[in-house]
Amino acid sequence: MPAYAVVGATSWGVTLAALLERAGNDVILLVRSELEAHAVRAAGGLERLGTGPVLGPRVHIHPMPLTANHAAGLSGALVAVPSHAFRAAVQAAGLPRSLPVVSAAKGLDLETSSRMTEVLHALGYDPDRTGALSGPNLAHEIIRGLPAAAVIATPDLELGRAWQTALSAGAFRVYASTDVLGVELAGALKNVIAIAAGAAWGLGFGANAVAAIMTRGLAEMTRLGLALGAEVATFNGLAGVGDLAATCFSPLSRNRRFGELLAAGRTPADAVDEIGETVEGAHTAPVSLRLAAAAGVELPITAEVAAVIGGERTVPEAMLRLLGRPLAREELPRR
Ligand SMILES: NC(=O)C1=CN([C@@H]2O[C@H](COP(=O)(O)OP(=O)(O)OC[C@H]3O[C@@H](n4cnc5c(N)ncnc54)[C@H](OP(=O)(O)O)[C@@H]3O)[C@@H](O)[C@H]2O)C=CC1
Ligand SMILES: O=C(CO)COP(=O)(O)O
Repeated sequence: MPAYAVVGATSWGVTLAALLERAGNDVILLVRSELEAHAVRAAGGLERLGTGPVLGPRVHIHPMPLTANHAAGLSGALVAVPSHAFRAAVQAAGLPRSLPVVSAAKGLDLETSSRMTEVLHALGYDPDRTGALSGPNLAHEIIRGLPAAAVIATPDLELGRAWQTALSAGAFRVYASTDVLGVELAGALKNVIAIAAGAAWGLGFGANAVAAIMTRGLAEMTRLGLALGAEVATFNGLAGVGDLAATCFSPLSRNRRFGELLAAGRTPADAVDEIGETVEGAHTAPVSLRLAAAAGVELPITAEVAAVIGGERTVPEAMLRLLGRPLAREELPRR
């Protein structure tokens, strides 16, 4: 039987471990401590997912690092911790450098502006064997068996096909791509646009306003992606428009909720505390602005989200600035 490792007993990590098991694999779920291992074993998953036990007997829960014994039989590993904890988690996990490793995180490194696969490369993992998983994938829906599709990007399509088989089970359907940069970037950038959409919902705006933010948000995500070498098709796919739609419309999205709380007048710190889980877009907004400045690309919505998070203006002020921008021709990036 194939065996895979999952790094991180997060909502997404536990969900991915359950999917791998449902698809017929053995799984090693690597957690931070013996205490955490005990809690995840006792709950059969995570209590905050609210499902009851979801992990079966083929998911083996162990504290990091991976033992040589376990490492020997692995076909690959998925890393499912938030981007701010990604580097430390990979270092602690002790995954063999030759192992195919896929990032399931949707964020950028705050210090270096790197994508998570670039963090993996910097840690010595083989660029030909690293990849990214993304798409409209709210863990709370997937863990309940609701249908969903994802995209896994690897430089080598053969490797991508192996990952597709490993993860696709029941109502979870995985597509393959070779645009690692685009899939990763789209997954990170859409969180910032979802914060803006949440702010619009929070101000009592309607679906028209949210659809406008999504469409212009997709245009700026694509503009940056193309400037950095991504493929336009990726932004029209599951990792782009697909995930943008799920995140901007679903009340389950933490990024959307963060935007709603900002619109209600909470400080960013209070909003994160109230949500109590990962809000990747709050870190990604300033990092994507840095990437955009270096690439000579304008990101008006992202800039306003970053300004609100930075305490430079309120949500209503930011919305007024967006509405007051010079009238322009509708430019949709293509190449
Ligand atoms: N949840 C979802 O629906 C989906 C999430 N993702 C992505 O997956 C990544 C993880 O998100 P998600 O699963 O929601 O995370 P959770 O919100 O479930 O977990 C976040 C918590 O993980 C903690 N953490 C840090 N390092 C580790 C670690 N090594 N193991 C376990 N927990 C750790 C952090 O705690 P501390 O305060 O200690 O740092 C943080 O509070 C993010 O990049 C997210 O964008 C992708 C698709 C779907
Ligand atoms: O990435 C996600 C859905 O695809 C999860 O979104 P949130 O992090 O906003 O909850």
